[in-house]
Amino acid sequence: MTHAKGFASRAIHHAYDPLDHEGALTPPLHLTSTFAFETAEAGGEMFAGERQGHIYSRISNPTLDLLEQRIATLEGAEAGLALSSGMGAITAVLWTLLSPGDEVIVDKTLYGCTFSYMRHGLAKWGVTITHVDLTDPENLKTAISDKTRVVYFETPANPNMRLVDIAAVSEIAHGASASVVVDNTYATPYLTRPIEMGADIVLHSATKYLGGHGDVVAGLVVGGAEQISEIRLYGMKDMTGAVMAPFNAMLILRGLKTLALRMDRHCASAQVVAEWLAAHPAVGEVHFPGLTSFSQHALANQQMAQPGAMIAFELKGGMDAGRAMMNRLNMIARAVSLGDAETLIQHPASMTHSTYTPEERAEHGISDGLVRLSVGLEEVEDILADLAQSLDAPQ
Ligand SMILES: C/C=C(/N=C/c1c(COP(=O)(O)O)cnc(C)c1O)C(=O)O
Repeated sequence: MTHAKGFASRAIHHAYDPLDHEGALTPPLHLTSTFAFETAEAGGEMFAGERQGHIYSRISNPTLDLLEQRIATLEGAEAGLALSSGMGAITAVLWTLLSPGDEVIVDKTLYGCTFSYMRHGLAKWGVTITHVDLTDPENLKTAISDKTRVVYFETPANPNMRLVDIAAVSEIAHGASASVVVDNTYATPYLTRPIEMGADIVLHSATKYLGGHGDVVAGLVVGGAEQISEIRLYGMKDMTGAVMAPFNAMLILRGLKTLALRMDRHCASAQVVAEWLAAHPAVGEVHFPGLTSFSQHALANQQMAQPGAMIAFELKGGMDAGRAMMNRLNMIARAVSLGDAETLIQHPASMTHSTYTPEERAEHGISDGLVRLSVGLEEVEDILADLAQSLDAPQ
């Protein structure tokens, strides 16, 4: 549909014409695990890669195919791949790109299970994990070597909101023939498109904003067509088996239709909440890209269309005060994950980032008192009212 040019229009229409499917406006759900071959020879040609077509749903599926084309266009990439979870996406990519003896340079601060996979998974198989503070690209210049195959980071990073200059890091990485892999879960392609800034591979926990309704665990990868095919046939099909179910693809396709609408609402509310928290006497530092007090505010303005809807903050009373505040909330849910319609709050040190030792958390800028807030789609007045009563209650 050539008229679908804008981000929201492509999220709704790209790569699907109802008239090709008996007028069905909503794309069909292909709940099939396997596909019949016209002839035995045709089946053999498909296995040999000499003929296009679906063989088995652990390799490809028409419902997933549409989702992969949609996320690729939204990220400005050639191709996409749907997987069963964000960790499925991360592991399929890195098992494909890395071999024993290689080095991956990762930023300081990664989602807890990503950190654990790197340090206790890949490292066991002879890959060197080198943490570098990528907030200063000069550090990468010093650290990168001819053994560096991949430079990996999240921007903003979960949970402390660190940003990485995608263009600057990509230029340095490519100068050393390393690939740049960006986890774009926090920003989404609506706010940041890392491929357009030089990254090679972008991946998502689609569980979060892309699904947007807290009802599916899923992962997505985008990049060059050849590289995505290799990740599909090696990293996903064989090394992980981390396949997305067609029903989940349908849920993510539905989520994408309102991604633009939801991110506008999430971001508008988060700006109000962040400014409110920053002005509250019980609250210490607030980490939010949209605050002028945020150390990387200039980079946020340069790299993000809007500041996103994740906020990390400290209470002046430390972890105990943070836990007490969380326990007094009524509407805001004490729950991990993020990007849902519901506002969610959690304590990284004891929850999503408990995979780090206390020393590792200190080294990676995850304080014991840090609280993470995913600002949802409720009226912002209700979000503020819940926070106010939890913070203003007698300590
Ligand atoms: C409970 C899960 C949380 N996060 C997950 C996550 C994943 C992994 O994504 P799956 O959970 O495997 O879809 C990958 N990349 C990022 C930046 C993430 O935040 C959480 O933080 O609350």
